[in-house]
Amino acid sequence: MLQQMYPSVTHPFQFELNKDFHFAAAHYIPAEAAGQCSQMHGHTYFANITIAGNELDEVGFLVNFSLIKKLIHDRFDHTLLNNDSKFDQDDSARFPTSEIIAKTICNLVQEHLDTTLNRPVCIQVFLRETPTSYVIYRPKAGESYGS
Ligand SMILES: Nc1nc2c(c(=O)[nH]1)N=C([C@H](O)[C@H](O)COP(=O)(O)OP(=O)(O)OP(=O)(O)O)CN2
Ligand SMILES: [Zn+2]
Repeated sequence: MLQQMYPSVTHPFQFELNKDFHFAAAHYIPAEAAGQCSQMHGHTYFANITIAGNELDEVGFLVNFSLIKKLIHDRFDHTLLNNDSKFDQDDSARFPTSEIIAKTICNLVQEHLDTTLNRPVCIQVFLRETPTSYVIYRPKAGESYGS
């Protein structure tokens, strides 16, 4: 399980790390236009997080693999995503769609990375919602790392 190749992202960094994990969560898209997805339903989301940087920390890590999983898994696993403060029923820019969940994951990871001394960056989040549907989120270069 969890072994597949992902679209790669071009970047200027010497080190790149990837972490795969999954989490089970329910959601609904609070808009009629979303059709069946406006009804509450669940997925086993599969995520691949890509982090890059030039500097390692005091133990030779870009960042601990397990910490990346913990940050996201502990927050979202076995939850109703609509209840999380990162999402909002009344603002379509914050509905828990695959696109917005991927962006949210990237932002949460980056918030943590910004607290570290070696300051790596999250450059890609691959998020699979169903066996046939996935999204990729990449922050604009200028947003988290040099353009
Ligand atoms: N651009 C997006 N489109 C859809 C999203 C989304 O987040 N972004 N979400 C949904 C639903 O939540 C649904 O869970 C996934 O839909 P879909 O891929 O259509 O699911 P199926 O398993 O039914 O796909 P099939 O390939 O037809 O079996 C919908 N759209
Ligand atoms: Zn769904």
